[in-house]
Amino acid sequence: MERISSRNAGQQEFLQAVEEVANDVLTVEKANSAYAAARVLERLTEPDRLISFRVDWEDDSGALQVNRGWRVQMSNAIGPYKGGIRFHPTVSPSVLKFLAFEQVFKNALTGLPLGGGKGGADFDPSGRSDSEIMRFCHAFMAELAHHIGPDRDVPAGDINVGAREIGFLFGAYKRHHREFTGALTGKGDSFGGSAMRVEATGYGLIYFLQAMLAEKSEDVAEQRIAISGMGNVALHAAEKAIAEGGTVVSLSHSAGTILAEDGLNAEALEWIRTARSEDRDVADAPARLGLVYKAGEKPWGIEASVALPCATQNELEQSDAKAAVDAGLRYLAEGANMPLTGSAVAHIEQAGVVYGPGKAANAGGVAISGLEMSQNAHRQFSSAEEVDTALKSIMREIHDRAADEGRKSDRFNYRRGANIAGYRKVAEAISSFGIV
Ligand SMILES: NC(=O)C1=CN([C@@H]2O[C@H](COP(=O)(O)OP(=O)(O)OC[C@H]3O[C@@H](n4cnc5c(N)ncnc54)[C@H](O)[C@@H]3O)[C@@H](O)[C@H]2O)C=CC1
Ligand SMILES: O=C(O)CCC(=O)C(=O)O
Repeated sequence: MERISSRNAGQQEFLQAVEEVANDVLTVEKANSAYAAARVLERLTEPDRLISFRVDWEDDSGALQVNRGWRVQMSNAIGPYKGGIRFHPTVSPSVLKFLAFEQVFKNALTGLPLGGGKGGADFDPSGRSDSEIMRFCHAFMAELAHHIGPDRDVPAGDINVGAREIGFLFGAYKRHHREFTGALTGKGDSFGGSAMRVEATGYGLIYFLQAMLAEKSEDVAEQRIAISGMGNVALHAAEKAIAEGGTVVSLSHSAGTILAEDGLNAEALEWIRTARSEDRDVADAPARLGLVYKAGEKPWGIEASVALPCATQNELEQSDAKAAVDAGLRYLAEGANMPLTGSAVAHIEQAGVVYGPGKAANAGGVAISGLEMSQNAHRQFSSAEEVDTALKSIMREIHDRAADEGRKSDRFNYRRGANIAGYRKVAEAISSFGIV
């Protein structure tokens, strides 16, 4: 870690992600002479390549704007680089390297042939018109298109990159390469997208939660569930949890939390979804729907047995973990990537909360992206029912892989199990290649 820290000085998010994995897998690496000789973990902390580029675009007033774009191609040991694109002012090499590093293990856990990568730009889309978003996406892809392709690197969406942005990005990719290939996932269903990709991360999170609960003979319908975030993952997790009879008591955004003491119903969820899609303020969430908006607050103090952080990295700190445990928390599954700080993870684990780490619990999205790649390669389309059945079975398999490996420790835990199961698959491949 000392060597890795000095080589990546100041990259706090990346070092946090590496340390969390290293604590669990180093003993496995040391115990296997082939993995140790191949120095697998150390090599996985050095991206195959980090591509950085300038994005010039014109805003609606005709002024030139300049942003930075990146793609981190972390490892293609078991398949093409795969992972989303994020547009947010906080995007940096550290954030993208942590996300790409996590993605390597997550993608291996799905059982599909997917390597790991992540990309994005420090572009802030809030308040930008559709035309500005289109011009930015086209300018971003003018550079990225040189580096991606269906067998090379297949990006998808992430924070602030949804169906609209993927459409713009795919249009630019297709024009650049003069061919129609599935070099992006999360596409619209009229141009090669998979059914259920939009829902997959949130629904998959609830399927993973169901598997965690089943281990203790419990059910979603008995749970009060606090969710953070109000985007793709959070809204679909809420929708599926409600459909399974759970009581969803919150959603949030960076400015505050919507509380629903008696549980969100379908009408309240629809109100929130519509307000978000129309860019309306959710602070005036109507009391007639049982909603109360708390400016500046996070959802973790409300009485809940399950927490599903679905917003962003390090959103749940040690003080939040303490508040959640004091309010009755017994299960936590991560919809977002690394939403807990290291000390928050330590607190909930010490308190005996069953903890489902993101690289297992939120892998449903990338898994269905993997199925979208297969559908594109075969020029086929699977129905929503077929994809949902596949998603359920993949989430069950991910759960079982993490649980089986986690049971080998003195104290059962999914975090260790997920890290080791993902690592083993990638290590096996890397140690077969020789020094390349
Ligand atoms: N979209 C996908 O398929 C997948 C997404 N993820 C992760 O899930 C998380 C959410 O992603 P999406 O829902 O796709 O993005 P999104 O852009 O649809 O939604 C992000 C949500 O997080 C909220 N948010 C952002 N920063 C926040 C902060 N500092 N505090 C509180 N709320 C904040 C935003 O208000 C928004 O509601 C991210 O960590 C992403 O990496 C993980 C796996 C797949
Ligand atoms: O579907 C994909 O490739 C993106 C998934 C992703 O970015 C993630 O799992 O965090």
